[in-house]
Amino acid sequence: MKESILIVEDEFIVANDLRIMLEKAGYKVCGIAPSVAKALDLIKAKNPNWVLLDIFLQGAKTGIDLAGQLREMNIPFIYISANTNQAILEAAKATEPYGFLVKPFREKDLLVMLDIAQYRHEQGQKLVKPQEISLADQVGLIAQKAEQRDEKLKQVAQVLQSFIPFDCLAITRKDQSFDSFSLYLIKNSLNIFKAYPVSELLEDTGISLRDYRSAKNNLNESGNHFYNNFDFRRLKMDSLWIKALSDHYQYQSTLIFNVSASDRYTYAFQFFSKGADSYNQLQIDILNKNQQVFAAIVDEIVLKKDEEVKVVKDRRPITPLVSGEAAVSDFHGIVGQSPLLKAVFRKIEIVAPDDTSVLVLGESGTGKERIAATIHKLSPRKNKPLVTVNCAALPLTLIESELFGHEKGAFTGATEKRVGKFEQADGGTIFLDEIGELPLDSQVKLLRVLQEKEVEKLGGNGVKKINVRIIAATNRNLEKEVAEGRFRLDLYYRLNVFPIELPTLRQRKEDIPLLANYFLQKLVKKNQRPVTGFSADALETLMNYDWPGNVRELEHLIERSLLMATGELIEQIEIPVIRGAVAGMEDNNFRIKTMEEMERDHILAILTLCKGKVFGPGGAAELLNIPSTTLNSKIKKLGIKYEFVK
Ligand SMILES: Nc1ncnc2c1ncn2[C@@H]1O[C@H](COP(=O)(O)OP(=O)(O)OP(=O)(O)O)[C@@H](O)[C@H]1O
Repeated sequence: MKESILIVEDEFIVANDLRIMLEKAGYKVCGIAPSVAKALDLIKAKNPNWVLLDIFLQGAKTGIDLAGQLREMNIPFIYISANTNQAILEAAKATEPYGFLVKPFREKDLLVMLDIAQYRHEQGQKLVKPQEISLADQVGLIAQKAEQRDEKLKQVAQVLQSFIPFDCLAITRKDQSFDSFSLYLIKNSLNIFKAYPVSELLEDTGISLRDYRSAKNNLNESGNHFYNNFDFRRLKMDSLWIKALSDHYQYQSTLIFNVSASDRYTYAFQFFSKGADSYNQLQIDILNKNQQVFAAIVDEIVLKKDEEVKVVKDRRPITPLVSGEAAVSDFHGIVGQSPLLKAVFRKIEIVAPDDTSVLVLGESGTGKERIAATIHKLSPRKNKPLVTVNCAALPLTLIESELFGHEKGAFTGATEKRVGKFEQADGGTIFLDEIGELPLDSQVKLLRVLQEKEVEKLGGNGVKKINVRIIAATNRNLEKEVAEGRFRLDLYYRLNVFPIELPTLRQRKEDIPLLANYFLQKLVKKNQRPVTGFSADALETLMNYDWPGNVRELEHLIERSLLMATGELIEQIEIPVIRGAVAGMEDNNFRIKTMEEMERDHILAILTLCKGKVFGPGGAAELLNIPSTTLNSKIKKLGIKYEFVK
């Protein structure tokens, strides 16, 4: 007999179908509860091994409320819900479920999801949970940094993004005077937040001070509220300011959350999103549970004046290199000492010795491939191959033959037998880079390989057992991909057993001097150049830049700066400015473009700038900070032809 399962579901027909499917597969269903209260009674009486949990139930409490209690009782659970709205997914994800099944589902989906959940649960029991850096810790670390207030608030916005979706965050002190604090953190097309005082936005949107003040009175309503769809459109009719701002930046929903600070004022945190339906009551509940973190943002960052921030300006050049000096210290090839990166090192140490699947998440150029290599190096599989597959660069028609291999004559053009990547990696590790780019059809096949641990060659008759550890990486928001139907939820849960989230370089600017020196040492050795370090001005330039391309961009910039250096120190850093090419949020002739159009236009602009050069120094791939193979596949996918590049 398999384990016992409690079904928490208020629709009787769905619950009954579930019961039949589970019992047929050998599970014991120990009860059906339509509400949280009834579920708690049944848990006490029957002590289930698993709970299948719907989100919206009878009564005021939701499945997400019950999830918190299940975690405390250490009972694993899987959501079953009709909703894959991203906001709900994010609220549900915060409760760390073992899976998420979307209604309507097939019997097979349910059983696969239960298998995946069991695998995740077993792996989770084996691994000591790494100490996550909590939201409160992250805010605390940012508050302590010797940086300007606006810079810290930009970093706070970055951190809050994994907590609640938004494209703009306004922090406003609720009083009547215009001089009170109000700052807008607006995300641009490169996913980087910029801080704007209201005065600047008034100019951009053509709104008068008077209209802005009257709109602020709207904000003065008490309580926390969210406005989606029609409610948001009505809010816009009531407030010229909200209308002007939202029309300018295409915001379509908002959530207002109030916090009392130590100066006795209330501060409104107003989130805006380009999605029409981004906010819900669950998020307000979660925000309420984190009142103290938001109060700390105000007390420890907003209310600290910049004069109080001690910025030590040392005019001497930094750590000049002495020939033969030991290399910058690192963690198995990963350079950096910021608390956020140290948390990543801890996770690597925990997971490397095991066979657990790892999902490395982070923007392009943050070092995901390097992390994968380090995990392999520290694992018992280190003497076996590490095979890297860039899923974005695989030609659509050849994906399966590349991954699983083919027999001679399996299809037209298959003149030789091919050993697939999985077979090549047998005994070792396979690194599936840019997994978010894998087409849905191939996702199904990949899931089967992960479940069955065997591959079937195209044109072959028979399967081969394989023993491969999976590390996958993506710079996409996979939950969003799932919510929008581009990524399979079951595969997401199978891969997301042990996620490692890499911080962006702008979140850990304290690592910039170390990294800059590390790259300089490497290049000086290679090129035999007599350059010994950076001038203080050059270092300041590096520290003040936002690094949309992260560590890869820094590496390339140091390489270019070294080429241009004439003396002993790198005195000048030329930060790239691509005029007109960065998808024009500031552009007055702004029109709504799809993401694909934006991507196409941006790539075209860069290709034009590089005179059509894709590979190598000064090529488009370098400027865009993505591997040239990825750029090439995007060029093909977006139908960019050479003639378009003028
Ligand atoms: N912490 C680090 N220490 C030293 N080098 C690093 C570090 N992080 C990244 N790098 C270097 O920066 C470059 C980009 O890193 P990597 O290719 O691992 O990024 P990525 O996140 O996989 O990028 P993409 O998503 O575009 O594939 C590489 O040359 C890598 O060696």
